[in-house]
Amino acid sequence: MGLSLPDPKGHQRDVVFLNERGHCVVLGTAGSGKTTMAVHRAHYLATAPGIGGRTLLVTFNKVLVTYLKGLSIASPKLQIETYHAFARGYLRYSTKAHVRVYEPKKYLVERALSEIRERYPSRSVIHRPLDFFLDELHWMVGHGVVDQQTYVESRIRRVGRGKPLQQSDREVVFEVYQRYVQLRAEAGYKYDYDNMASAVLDDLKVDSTDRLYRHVVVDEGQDFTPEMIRSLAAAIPDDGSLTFFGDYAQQIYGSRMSWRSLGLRVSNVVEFAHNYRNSRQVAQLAQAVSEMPHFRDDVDLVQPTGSAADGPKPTILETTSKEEQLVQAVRNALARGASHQVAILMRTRDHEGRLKALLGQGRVPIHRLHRKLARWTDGPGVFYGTYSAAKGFEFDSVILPFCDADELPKPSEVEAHGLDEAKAREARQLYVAITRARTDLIMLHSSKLTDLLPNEMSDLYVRVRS
Ligand SMILES: Nc1ncnc2c1ncn2[C@@H]1O[C@H](COP(=O)(O)OP(=O)(O)OP(=O)(O)O)[C@@H](O)[C@H]1O
Repeated sequence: MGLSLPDPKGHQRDVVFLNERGHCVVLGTAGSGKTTMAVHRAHYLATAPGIGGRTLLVTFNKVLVTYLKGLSIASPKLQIETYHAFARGYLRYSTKAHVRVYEPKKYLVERALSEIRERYPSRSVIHRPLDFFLDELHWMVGHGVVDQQTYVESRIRRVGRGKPLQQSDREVVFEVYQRYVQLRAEAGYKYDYDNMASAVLDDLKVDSTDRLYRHVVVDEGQDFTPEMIRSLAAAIPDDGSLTFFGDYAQQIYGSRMSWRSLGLRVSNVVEFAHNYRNSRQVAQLAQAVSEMPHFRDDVDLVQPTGSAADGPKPTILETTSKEEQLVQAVRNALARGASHQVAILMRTRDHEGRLKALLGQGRVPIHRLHRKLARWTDGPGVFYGTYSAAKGFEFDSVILPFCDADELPKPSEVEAHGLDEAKAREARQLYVAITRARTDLIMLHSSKLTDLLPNEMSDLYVRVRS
């Protein structure tokens, strides 16, 4: 095919050269080649004689777009972009107007919340943290559930979140939503990043002009809301195709959902079960993390069947303080970074500044993983950033500081969603981080180890003290 990527094998071939019409869902475990095959598939759909048509390869992660654009897959018929770039572009076309997106949503939700709090000071739900409301609004809008009756009567089932919200609580949440929408309109904005998808969908439903794309390929599909996928499905003509690649074990944005709620007309679901990336030891630890009781729910997880070659067991390194964790992480990273790709990944951005200072300006190339990264490099070096910024990537070595119980699950998630739900969400974050490692994985802590990792008796890692 002429792409500098591994050739498809087994089920991968079925997907890449699959029917060029209709909807297809591909679920794959971490490292099973979803991104690689998404690229192959998009390239095939854009260039194959007879069926080739304009194709959109869309993903959630901006850094991943930078990486994909750096692959030698250029074709005039292939467009690679984030969902929001697509949505903005389409809305500009459909409304013939400049599209302004309201970014600091949380400030207006906070304002709406404080006003509604004054109205219902005795209702306990209104005193839940801002993150809870942001998440609830993201779910509502992302599912297209924005009419009061459907939301309040809870007509759409929600995955996760142990105990459902009571109807009377939903009424209050809905008022916060309504007030937020009002405040946003008063500020002069029609869109935020959550409601753009529904706006695209609404416009496409009445748009009888020729579709720009004939084929859409979605990578990291588990992070797209149902409304985003529905709008992409509406963006292709009847004889076009939509191919969805996802892994629900890696769903890290917002609450969990299943591809079944996406409204696709899917005749076959393909599963990729072979892990081509992680060593057997890394894959075994990731698998154990995904089998812990808090991880389980009823979204579709693919059981991995095999993994890459053997490697060392993951290491858990205990240090004397959090500061020392960073020092050790940097020391290990710099030692390997001259000849390998090493990533230091953290749950939050809080420590990035400190890490940068410690990494210094030596001979080892240092790259911060973030949405404005201009160019992807395949060379050795140290990469650092959040778990979510590293989504879709892989490194020879991965170092995870702050695997302490008071850092993971993130305390603000526990406050917003309760311990059980926070553990379910945060375990997915950790799963993503662990599965970025090809062979070496070091996790650090200086107080009690996080409960999101299997206990010591599991024999899945070695413990070292500094
Ligand atoms: N058929 C194949 N033969 C050899 N290597 C492969 C094959 N398919 C994928 N790989 C390799 O496996 C690794 C993981 O692939 P890729 O990143 O596409 O997986 P993924 O399913 O998108 O992973 P994740 O969801 O964890 O980000 C890459 O190094 C890729 O080159």
